[in-house]
Amino acid sequence: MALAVGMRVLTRALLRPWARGLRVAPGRTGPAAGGGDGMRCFGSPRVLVEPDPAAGVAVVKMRNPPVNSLSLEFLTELLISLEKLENDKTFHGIILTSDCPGIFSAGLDLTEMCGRKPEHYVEYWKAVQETWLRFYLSNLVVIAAINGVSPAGGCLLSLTCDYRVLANNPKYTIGLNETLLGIVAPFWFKDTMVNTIGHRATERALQLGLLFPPAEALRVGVVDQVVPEDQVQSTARSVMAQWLAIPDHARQLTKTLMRKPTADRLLTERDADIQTFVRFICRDSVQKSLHAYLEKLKQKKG
Ligand SMILES: CC/C=C\C/C=C\CCC/C=C/CC(=O)SCCNC(=O)CCNC(=O)[C@H](O)C(C)(C)COP(=O)(O)OP(=O)(O)OC[C@H]1O[C@@H](n2cnc3c(N)ncnc32)[C@H](O)[C@@H]1OP(=O)(O)O
Repeated sequence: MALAVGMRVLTRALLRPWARGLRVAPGRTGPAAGGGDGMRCFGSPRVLVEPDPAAGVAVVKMRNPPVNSLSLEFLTELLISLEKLENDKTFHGIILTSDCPGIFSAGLDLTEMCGRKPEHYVEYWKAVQETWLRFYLSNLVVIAAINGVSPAGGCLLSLTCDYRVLANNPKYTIGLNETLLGIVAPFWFKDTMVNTIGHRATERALQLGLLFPPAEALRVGVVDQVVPEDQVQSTARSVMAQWLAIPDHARQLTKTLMRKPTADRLLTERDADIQTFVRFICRDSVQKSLHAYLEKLKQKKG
């Protein structure tokens, strides 16, 4: 039932004008294309997929410049790429990384949550929920190669992965900083963080909107490994090999066992969660905070 709802959201998204023609955008043969067996890079305008069929792995590169903000279009393209890889028996694992220098993802796209109509907020929030559910419950091994800053929704996306490797650069902070924007991380953001670093550490991190630099992120457990910047991709590959050495069915069932109760909570409260989001985001005070935050970002330059 829940899956059917998810499929409807995805199908509706695919029917949108901007989503047409996204299914395959054939490109150059990937550098990681498994010894020239002819499998090409594919993807969409904002998501580049570099397949390595010999290894059973695809590198999914987010490229929604300037900051990989998670807009509706971008989320839809990510979902399409994920679905395509999941439906292709060649692939057992994905490395999720960024093609935007210094930025993994700036999180949810603030312009999707500012000055829009309630119907838009409904559509956007459904896509955010769907992305979280799909990545969190993916049967594939998903490893985040975090090569840039990763606030809020960017951090959440990495928390859906099975393992996080972060580049050791003090600028590459990671965390759920929603309170700094005057907004609140929904319960499933919070649950995902609690499952990763525990209740007390989450309570502190979320209330204070902490963005952890690499050493702190490792200490608290937001990431699993911190490595020199030029070793992020190779480390993600070695870790992937380790995870893929485990019998797939046993690993997948264990993942489901661990994650299903958290996902079920959102699945059973999905509509209520949308209503909560829309009510919250439509408040004058919240809109003012978001506008002010966006303005601050823009003024930073000038
Ligand atoms: C009871 C309540 C229950 C429920 C509540 C329900 C829901 C509410 C919760 C919703 C959850 C939200 C989670 C989020 O993800 S919110 C987004 C949080 N993101 C951030 O705080 C990051 C903001 N960005 C930055 O800090 C910097 O941009 C960054 C460090 C990423 C990069 O810095 P850099 O100097 O390289 O670039 P900038 O010049 O700052 O930015 C370039 C342009 O990009 C625009 N920008 C940046 N971030 C975003 C974004 N998240 N969305 C949209 N646009 C973004 C920025 O404004 C610049 O634009 P221009 O000036 O070039 O037009």
